[in-house]
Amino acid sequence: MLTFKGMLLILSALLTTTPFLLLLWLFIVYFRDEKGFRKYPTQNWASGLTPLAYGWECGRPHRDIHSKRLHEALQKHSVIRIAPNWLAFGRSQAARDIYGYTSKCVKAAPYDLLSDGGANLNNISDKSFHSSRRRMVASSYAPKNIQEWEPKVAASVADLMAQMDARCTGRQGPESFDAVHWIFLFSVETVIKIMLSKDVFFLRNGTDHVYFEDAEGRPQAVRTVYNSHASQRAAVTVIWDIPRFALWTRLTKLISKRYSHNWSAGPKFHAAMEALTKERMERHANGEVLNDLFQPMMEDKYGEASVITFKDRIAEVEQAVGAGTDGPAVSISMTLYYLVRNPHAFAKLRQELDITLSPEDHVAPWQKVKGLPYLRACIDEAMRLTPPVATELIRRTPPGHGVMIDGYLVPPNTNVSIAAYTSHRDPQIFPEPETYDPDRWMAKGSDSLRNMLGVFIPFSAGTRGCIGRNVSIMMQSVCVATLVYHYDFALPHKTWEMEFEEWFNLWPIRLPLRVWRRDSASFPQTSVMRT
Ligand code: HEM
Repeated sequence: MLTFKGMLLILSALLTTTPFLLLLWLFIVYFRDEKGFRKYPTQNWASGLTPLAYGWECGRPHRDIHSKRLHEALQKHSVIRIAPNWLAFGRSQAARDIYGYTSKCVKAAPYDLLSDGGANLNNISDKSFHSSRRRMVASSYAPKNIQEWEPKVAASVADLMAQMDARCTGRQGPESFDAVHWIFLFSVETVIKIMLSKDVFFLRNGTDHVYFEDAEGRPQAVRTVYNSHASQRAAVTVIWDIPRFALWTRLTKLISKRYSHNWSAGPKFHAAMEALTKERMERHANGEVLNDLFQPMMEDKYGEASVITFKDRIAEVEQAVGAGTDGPAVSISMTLYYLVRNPHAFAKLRQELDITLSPEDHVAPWQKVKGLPYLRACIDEAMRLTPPVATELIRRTPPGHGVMIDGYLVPPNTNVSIAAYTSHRDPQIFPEPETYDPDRWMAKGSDSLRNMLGVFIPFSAGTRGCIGRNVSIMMQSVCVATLVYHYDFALPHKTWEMEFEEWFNLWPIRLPLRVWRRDSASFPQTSVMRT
């Protein structure tokens, strides 16, 4: 019969030997080196032992974002092992090989973990399931539909302008307009309108609260962007260690108040998205015919009910309102930032807009601005330098045979990636890569432009490229054109630098600006005469 003392002895022996045995096991795997990866330099001393080494790099406090740090390391080595079974590439050719249409690579296991809460376009890794879901919704994202969403975008741009007008201080006043805060509200409110035909009035209220009743009928107020971001902060450090993800979640919740707070944000965001999804479905059931991105998830164009679960519908809404909001918000904020820092580019864009718009265009019409080359160049150049999804998007080589990536034969079932941050800084393709130079995009039809487009991956690429790209370009173009046409801006001081936070996505922290309405005498004479 085992005594209490005996049990304590066994327990303490287990507690002391388990970490040792685990470490021993990791070292055995490391030295057995089945795939021959020990020849590659590692990101840090633990990268060859555990995928948590990459999570650590994503989560540890540092003056520079993790994509920049890895990019700098990749200047010295063209491949770096960032986890036991994960190679990060440093030359832009890898972008075509990993993400291009002909690539055999598929989304890797962390996506499957995410799909546990509901399968959406982004987290489905199975090819045929993904194709059928993409077919279900593709038509609503198609370029021909973009015009349909314009009034929703224009209404939000007008509300953004109202908030800017209320904060106009002139050249000498204080920086009273935090563009990051307001542009995030613009982006999330617009995406919710386009996705669900619902106006959440974030811009008018000045906050990202969604109000709804929970299952017990209690009123709830949940912050959308805040909770979506907090849940990213928790997950990105531990999601890479798939078999022990649940264990790390529990442990981090237990030992850290910050983690515990961030883990609780995911369910809050989910509850808000569930409430919005339910409300949208009820409106459909009550016979309202709504034109939005959600409609194909209710019925197809022949009126046949769509085959998709409630859980998956919520997951699709979460993808659009979470990640789909960050992209346009970051891109618009960064375009504005680079333009204000580069008066020459600002003036050149203003000139292009002056030829196209007139002062009575309170909000720039999409029809007028969609073909403007310099506007698009300014936006693309901002996404090149600061891609909203800057990081390593993890893919897996197929089972059975290896794949050539940038001249390296990579064994089957290996995780591979190249960050947009790195691909967009290849000096062979983008001379002076750290310079904001929209003109580099203006050489239409040239080989250099073709080469740039081949490795320009802010929206990823191939069959898993962003489906919201067209919607987003419209939001970005209309918003940037309107702001640059009607307002002038100044940074706190000439050398003011943007600071960032990066987890899965990359977010500028704040952009405090002085804002004032453009002097009416500065509008071109012909436009003024038209008013
Ligand atoms: C500047 C704006 C945007 C950027 C930079 C961006 C970026 C991306 C990237 C990099 C991916 C691939 C993610 C991965 O492989 O893990 C992606 C996928 C996706 N994005 Fe976007 N996105 C933007 C706007 C939007 C918007 C506005 C929506 C929806 C309203 C959206 C919906 C989606 C969806 C559903 C996917 C998954 C596509 C698939 O796998 O079939 N995105 N996006």
